Amino acid sequence: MIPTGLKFNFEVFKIVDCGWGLRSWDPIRAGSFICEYAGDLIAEGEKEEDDFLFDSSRVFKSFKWNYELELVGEDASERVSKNNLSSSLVISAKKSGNIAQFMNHSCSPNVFWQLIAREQNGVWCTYIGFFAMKHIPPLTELQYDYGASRGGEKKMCLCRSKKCSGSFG
Ligand SMILES: C[S@@+](CC[C@H](N)C(=O)[O-])C[C@H]1O[C@@H](n2cnc3c(N)ncnc32)[C@H](O)[C@@H]1O
Repeated sequence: MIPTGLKFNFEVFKIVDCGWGLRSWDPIRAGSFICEYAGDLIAEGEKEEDDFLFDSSRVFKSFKWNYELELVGEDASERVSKNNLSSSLVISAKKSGNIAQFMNHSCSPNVFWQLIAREQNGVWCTYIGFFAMKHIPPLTELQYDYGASRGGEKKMCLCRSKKCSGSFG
């Protein structure tokens, strides 16, 4: 069961060259649920690039936990297919979002996302949930990999990671 309320004291803070970013005043243990990506669900074919678009069909670099999570989440994926739930989501936080919209991209992320399925009043829906990839000390910026769009425009990356590829999107 994934808790949905916010469990940490978050802070939106200003970052040189990157606008706003998100961090927590509390430590976050590896694997902890951080928050969901809130916004408007965008139908296939109505996708327009904006700064606050989350698109699960982008290409994401795999990491150690992908494989482990697939095993742990077998039941969940079965439920997703049995209930005809979408296994791909496009969400825009441009008009209505939550703190997740302030999470910046990093080429060495400390946060990963997973599709989560949840039942509410007998109806199963899918959401995007963010989780800590490792132990995150207080006041560390929370960042995930935005992934690569197929053929979309790239932006210069200012994540300052040693492994920075120079661009994202
Ligand atoms: C979802 S918003 C993140 C919050 C944003 N920084 C703000 O001030 O509202 C995504 C936008 O933030 C900026 N951004 C995020 N990660 C970045 C990075 N690693 N390098 C440069 N700009 C970044 C880009 O303008 C991107 O389109």
